[in-house]
Formats: sequence, structure tokens, C-alpha cells
Amino acid sequence: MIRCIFSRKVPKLSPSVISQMLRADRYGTSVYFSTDPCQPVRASGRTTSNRISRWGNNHSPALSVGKIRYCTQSAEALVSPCLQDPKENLSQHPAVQRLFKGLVEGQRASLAESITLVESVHRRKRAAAEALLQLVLEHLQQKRVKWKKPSAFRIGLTGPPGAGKSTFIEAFGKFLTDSGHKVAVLAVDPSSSTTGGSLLGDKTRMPELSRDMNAYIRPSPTSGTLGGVNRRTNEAIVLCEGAGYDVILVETVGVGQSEFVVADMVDMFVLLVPPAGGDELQGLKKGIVEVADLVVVNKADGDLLPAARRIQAEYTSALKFVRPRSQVWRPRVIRVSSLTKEGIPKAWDRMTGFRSKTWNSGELDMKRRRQHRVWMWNHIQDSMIKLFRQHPRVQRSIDAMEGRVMRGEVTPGAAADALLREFQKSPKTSNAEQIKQDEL
Ligand SMILES: Nc1nc2c(ncn2[C@@H]2O[C@H](COP(=O)(O)OP(=O)(O)OP(=O)(O)O)[C@@H](O)[C@H]2O)c(=O)[nH]1
Repeated sequence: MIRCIFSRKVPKLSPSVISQMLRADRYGTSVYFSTDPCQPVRASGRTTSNRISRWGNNHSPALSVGKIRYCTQSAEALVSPCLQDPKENLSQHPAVQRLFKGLVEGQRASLAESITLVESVHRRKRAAAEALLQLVLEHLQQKRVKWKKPSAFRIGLTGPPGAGKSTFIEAFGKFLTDSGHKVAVLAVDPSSSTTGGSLLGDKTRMPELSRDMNAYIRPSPTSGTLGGVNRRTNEAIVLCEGAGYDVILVETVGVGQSEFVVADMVDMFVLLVPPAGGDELQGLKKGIVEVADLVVVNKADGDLLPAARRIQAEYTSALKFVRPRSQVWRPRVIRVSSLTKEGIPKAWDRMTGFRSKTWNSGELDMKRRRQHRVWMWNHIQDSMIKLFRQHPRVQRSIDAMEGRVMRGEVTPGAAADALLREFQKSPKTSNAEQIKQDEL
């Protein structure tokens, strides 16, 4: 027996509603229904509830809802395709199809709407987003087979605050669009989850590029977790690629571990540094040089030129001690001036050199495949932690347990074991709790 809430907008139980009920029944959860998967129904006030029971036997299930009974055969026939592939129907949904069509035609509004959809945490919107992403991935796969290479070059860019990232992206992006490329800039800003705004996404940082019709700038706010950086940004990259952007720059401010996460989702990782050393570079994470494929010393102009030369030499010798990660590429250090634009074409030259060498050797392909596996595990990790934190029994004990750990009354390991035992005790949440979770 399950409790099911559905919208008054649904005049009678449609086939998809029945299938969702059966699916819900399978997992012992309650569900909301609406006629549009992108527009979830609010539970407050305008909903009705019905008791739904299953009848028949295991081989031929059927439903009765109130006084209405659904015959065994049709219920079975309706449910099985949906259970096999829950997204099958959503990918054909007009709203998803409309977004997909607009996206592959390169409409900026559709791209913006699609990114907003994948950023949603609502379960029904996420289902629509998954269906859309699947369509885009299939589209990209077809392109890849046709062109025999990925349609976009993904570049990660990081650097300490004040290194000149926005000035560099503005100059570099303009250089690329002037050469006929379409450039997407995704700015990953882990601080946005605490400040409520996205500093990197601020369009005033790149005024010229944000007016350019061949460029698309978008902040990629995070949910404050590494998984948040990973999943949303990752999916936004795929969408930009689907929308025909052939150079995708993923910029990160370098707070926490975000650069390392970004390094795991791009083809090439670029480190931008100012002509300064020692204390001024303290903002730079240890180990970041090891994952860089290219170090760009910015501000190599005017009075700063001698310092830029010195820093270039320092990084060049430091890189000699870094274990090579590629058979065909040694990380380089170059100088640019984002103000005078000197060195910008050379930077692009180095990047395309990296791309063709790693692609021809098969390394780039292997890297992308490996990244897919990393993303999958990151998604699982992210979802498992969310599930754990939302679990009602864990929620009830978590504060007390944290307090005890902090006071030294219990070891962190023992506390974790105790919470994990709570998590394992009751796999199902009550309907009321599930409804609360769905609304979050
Ligand atoms: N001389 C010189 N100054 C530059 C260059 N690039 C950037 N700057 C200056 O460096 C300062 C910081 O530049 P931004 O582009 O805002 O640096 P950022 O890394 O985006 O900084 P955050 O937003 O704080 O992370 C600005 O005053 C720029 O004018 C350059 O190539 N030469």
C-alpha cells in the first residue's frame, strides 16, 4: 500500500501516472505528479490524496485507485518499459525536445535554460535534465564519429587572486572569437555558495567578451561540495559542447580543492601566475603545478617584464622535478601580457600543440574515458553523502554525535560507525519525511 499525491491538473490517471505509481510502490516512496516534468507540483493545498492498492499477483500486477480499477494486462504493459528505462519517456517530452532542438541549433537562450535545468536539485527537474543530457551526449557521439575527434577543446584555467584571470580570458577569448571560434567560459566559484552570489560570473569582469555573440559566459555556482563543482560544471560543459562551442574555458578561483576537481574534467589544465614569488603566491595550492600542462606568466609588460622573466625561469626549473604525466607532452612555461595582448597567439599555439599531440597519441581519448569513470564515482559519492545526511535517523543523531566527537568523548571512527549503523537500520523513510525531502 502506498500513499500517492497527484495534481488536479491530471484529470484522470494517465498511463505514465500508473507506471510511476508502480515504480514508487517498488521503492516504497510517495510521489508528486504533474503534466509537465519540468514543472513540479507543489504539495500545499491544491492536492488530493488517494489510497492505492495493488491487486493481482506478482506475475500480473495491477492497481486500484479509489473506485477505479485498472486491468492487469494494461497496467503490466504500461509499466514494464518505464521500469526498464525511466528516462525513455522524458526524452521524448515536448519540453525536453524543445530545449534539445534549441540547444543544438546554438540558441543561447536554450543553452542558458538547459544549464539552469541541470543545476536544479529538484528530483523531477533532474530527471528531465538527465534525459536532455542523454540526448546531447548521443548528438556529440554522432559528431565525434563523423569528425573523428571531440567537437570541443576543454581548457581549465586557474590562478591566485589578482593573477589577471579575467583580463587574460577577455584577451584570449577575443583572440579566439576573432579567429572564428565559439568560446564558452564557465566560471567555477566555490565561494558563491557562501556569499550567495558568484564573483567569477560577474559579467563586468569581461565586458567585451560578454558582448560578443560568439562567446558565452556563465557562472557555475556550486552547492558547496566538491561533488557540486563536479556534477554541475561537468554537465554544463557537455551542454556548451552540444550548443556548438568549440573552446570551453573552465575558470576556477582556486578555493579549496576546486582546481583539482576541474583538472579532472578538462583536456588541458593551465596555470596563470603573476610575476611575483614567495608570499605573493601563497594563495597558490601546493601540488597545483604538478597538474598543470601549461604555466602562463601574465603581466609580462613594462616594469614587470624582468620579474616575469625571472618567474618564468623559476617555474621552468621547478617543472624539471615534476614527474611527467604524459609520454608526448612536457609542461611549458610561457610569458604573456593580457594588457598588450603580446604572447596570446603563442599561448593558443601551445594549447593546440598539446591537443594535437595528445589526441594523435591516443592520450586525450584515454584521459576523457578515465574522467568519465572518475565522474561516475564522484556522483555516487556525492549522492551517498546526501542520502546519508538526509536519513531521518542519522539526522536525529548527527548533532549529538558531532558534539561528542568534538568533546573527545568518542573517537571519530567509532562515531562514524555508530552513524553508519543508524543509516543501515531503516532503509525506508516515512511518507511524510519523503515528501519533505522531495520539496527540498
Ligand atoms: N600590467 C598588467 N596588468 C595586468 C595584466 N593582466 C591583468 N592586469 C591587472 O591585474 C589586476 C588584476 O586583474 P584581474 O584580471 O582582475 O585578475 P583576476 O585574477 O581575475 O583577479 P580575481 O578576480 O581577484 O581573481 C588588474 O588591475 C589588471 O588590470 C597584464 O597583462 N599586465
